[in-house]
Amino acid sequence: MDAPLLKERERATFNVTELIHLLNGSEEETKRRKELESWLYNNPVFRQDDRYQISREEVYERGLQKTRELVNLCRRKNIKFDSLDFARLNISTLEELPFFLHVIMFIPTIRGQGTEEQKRKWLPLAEDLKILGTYAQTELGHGTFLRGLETKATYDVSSREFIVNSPTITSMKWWPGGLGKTCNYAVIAAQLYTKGKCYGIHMFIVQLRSLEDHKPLPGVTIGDIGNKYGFHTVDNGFLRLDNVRIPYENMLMRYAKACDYIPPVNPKINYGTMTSIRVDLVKDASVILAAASTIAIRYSAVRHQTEIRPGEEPPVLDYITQQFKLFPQIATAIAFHFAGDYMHRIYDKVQSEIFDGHLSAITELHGISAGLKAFTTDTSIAGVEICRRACGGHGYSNASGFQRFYENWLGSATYEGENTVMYLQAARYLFKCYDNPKEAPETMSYLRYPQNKMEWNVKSADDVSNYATLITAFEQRALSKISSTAKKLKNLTHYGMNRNDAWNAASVDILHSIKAHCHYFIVKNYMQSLNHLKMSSPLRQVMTAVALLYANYGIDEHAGDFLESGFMNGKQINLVRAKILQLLKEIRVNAVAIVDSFDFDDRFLRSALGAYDGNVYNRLFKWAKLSPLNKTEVHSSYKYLRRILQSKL
Ligand SMILES: CCCCCCCCCC/C=C\CCCC(=O)SCCNC(=O)CCNC(=O)[C@H](O)C(C)(C)COP(=O)(O)OP(=O)(O)OC[C@H]1O[C@@H](n2cnc3c(N)ncnc32)[C@H](O)[C@@H]1OP(=O)(O)O
Ligand SMILES: Cc1cc2nc3c(=O)[nH]c(=O)nc-3n(C[C@H](O)[C@H](O)[C@H](O)COP(=O)(O)OP(=O)(O)OC[C@H]3O[C@@H](n4cnc5c(N)ncnc54)[C@H](O)[C@@H]3O)c2cc1C
Repeated sequence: MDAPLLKERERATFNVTELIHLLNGSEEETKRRKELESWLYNNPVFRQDDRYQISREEVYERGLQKTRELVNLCRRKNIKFDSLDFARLNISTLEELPFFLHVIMFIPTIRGQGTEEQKRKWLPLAEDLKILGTYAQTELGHGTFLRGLETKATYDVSSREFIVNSPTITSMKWWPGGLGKTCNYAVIAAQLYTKGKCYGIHMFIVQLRSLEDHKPLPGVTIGDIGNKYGFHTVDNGFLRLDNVRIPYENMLMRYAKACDYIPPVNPKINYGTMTSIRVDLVKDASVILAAASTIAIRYSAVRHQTEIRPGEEPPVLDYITQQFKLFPQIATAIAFHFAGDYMHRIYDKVQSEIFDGHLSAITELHGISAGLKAFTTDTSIAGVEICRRACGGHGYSNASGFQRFYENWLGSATYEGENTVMYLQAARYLFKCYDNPKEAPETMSYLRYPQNKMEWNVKSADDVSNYATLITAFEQRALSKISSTAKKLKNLTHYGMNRNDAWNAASVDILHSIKAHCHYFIVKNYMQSLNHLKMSSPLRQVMTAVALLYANYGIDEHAGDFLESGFMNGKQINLVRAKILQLLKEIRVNAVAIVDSFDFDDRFLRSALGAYDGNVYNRLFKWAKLSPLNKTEVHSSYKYLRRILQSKL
């Protein structure tokens, strides 16, 4: 164990194990998670040490080998794909396996939108992996605008079949995970046509490849879309269908019927699978940022560089600027952990209502999940990059561990709903509630009360240590944004602009409003969650400091908003900044212990900089020696180098 990390751990003022159990939910949950991880990490198939020295094809092949291992493990241990245990195993692999979409979207779509008869037929095949499916919705020409999708499913009454067709090149399905080479089925989003009329997007089960030899079926043109930023293990694919016929029974009809068309009670119920992933992404954002913070904090405690006082080369974690970069990332990771818990609670509640036939809450769930998905993924993507940059040159090496998970996570600003579009969807719901405050859900209850101008009664740095005053600050900031934007929308329509054009004209203000609302929700949920949790006073002291840092840092980061709202003045902003410096100092002694409480196994982080023992330099050198270029002392390409050296300029 590197001496600096040992010393850091000895200085901690709280019990790390207590925080590990609190973040896991309980001691039993911690034990279960570690047991599941051990099953994976002790299996050499899940190795990653040569991850950046193999080709895309080898990466994909490894992905299938891991999938086989994971499936065999689940079968041996009787772990179901829709279980929390599987979700934990999946996160522990920390890379999307080729059959990933089968589990997170193909099966859930059938489960959520199939009739009882369709579920009886398809779910056993899918859960036993007799078929492997993906969720094929996005097309070359459309990903966001679902009503603009061009794939057609035309009902042929005479044969009781649907003819599924890609009429144009832009209608080709493009991006679905596992579509290129892995899956032999897909749930296809297509415009339903029956008796010459279009009834909008519905979901259809289509077989793509033979179950005998995996060759594409007649009318199916299919393949991999090529290399991308990340998701290298996943064969995101393209698919063109040339009048492929499928049985009538292959349209998922829990909520709509094709023959003598019966529409769903709420057409957006077809969008339900996407909502479930957006909910998961809020917690994923916490995990990713916690992992990045762990690497950066441990490295910063070991890395000694330059001098504060002559002759003393301190750990870079002693630099206030380094603390100002990294401690807010720890705080954000914990804030998003509690936001993820909230999202899952709300999702489970709405799902049970939907299964009882009450669909009214799906609009609220969409409004909340779309906003938090966008806010937490945007923030965590930026936070990972802050952590990487805080590690200097070695942060730029693949040995740092950052790239492996960052390259997948970058996509979260786009997949499952492009973030700007998601913000605007959430804002649509927010402004509806602003106009009808009595219909506002608990998360927007502050819209119910008359907007009275408030002054922030803050006179000293201690006043910015109060959860209630901080929550009020974020509430007033959001209200100020929302009410001024609502006024702008009203003026635009008052002077003759139609609602849609007015919405577009005000969309930058709308974006600021929904972001301020999301930020308020995260702060409030974070502090209320801590208030409800039982913990020892030493731990509460640490968790309070971290939560106060999250809120005060948020005010400093958006000081203009708080000043513009009239709720705060310049002097109070300076009190907030003084509070931040005081909190950085308070958190410094526990920084390493707090990231230890995220409890990442070294084999999850796979980082020479963030390993638990802090033995950075030996790990970096060992990793460098793995480079293929070092297989020989003189590389085989020397012949070209020699000509360069001998050539005359
Ligand atoms: C450590 C862990 C690391 C793990 C990291 C990796 C994790 C990886 C996970 C996933 C990875 C890859 C998988 C990616 C899969 C995909 O990307 S699948 C495709 C995703 N595509 C989208 O999200 C499309 C986005 N577009 C839309 O959803 C719709 O087009 C949009 C909502 C934007 C508009 O739909 P319209 O039909 O045009 O609706 P509008 O006219 O705008 O009206 C909106 C009304 O509809 C209600 N609505 C919309 N969506 C929903 C919904 N999902 N549920 C309920 N209600 C919805 C909305 O509230 C409006 O209602 P109102 O009219 O106001 O009452
Ligand atoms: C790694 C990865 C995996 C994926 N996996 C799948 C999958 O398994 N299945 C699947 O079906 N799809 C998948 N997708 C596709 C993904 O869902 C879409 O790319 C995503 O929904 C965004 O749609 P788009 O590409 O059409 O972006 P666009 O909507 O074309 O975005 C382009 C720009 O237009 C802006 N814009 C668009 N509409 C509006 C609006 N109304 N108002 C303001 N601005 C707007 C956006 O903000 C953005 O800046 C995946 C994508 C990635 C990157």
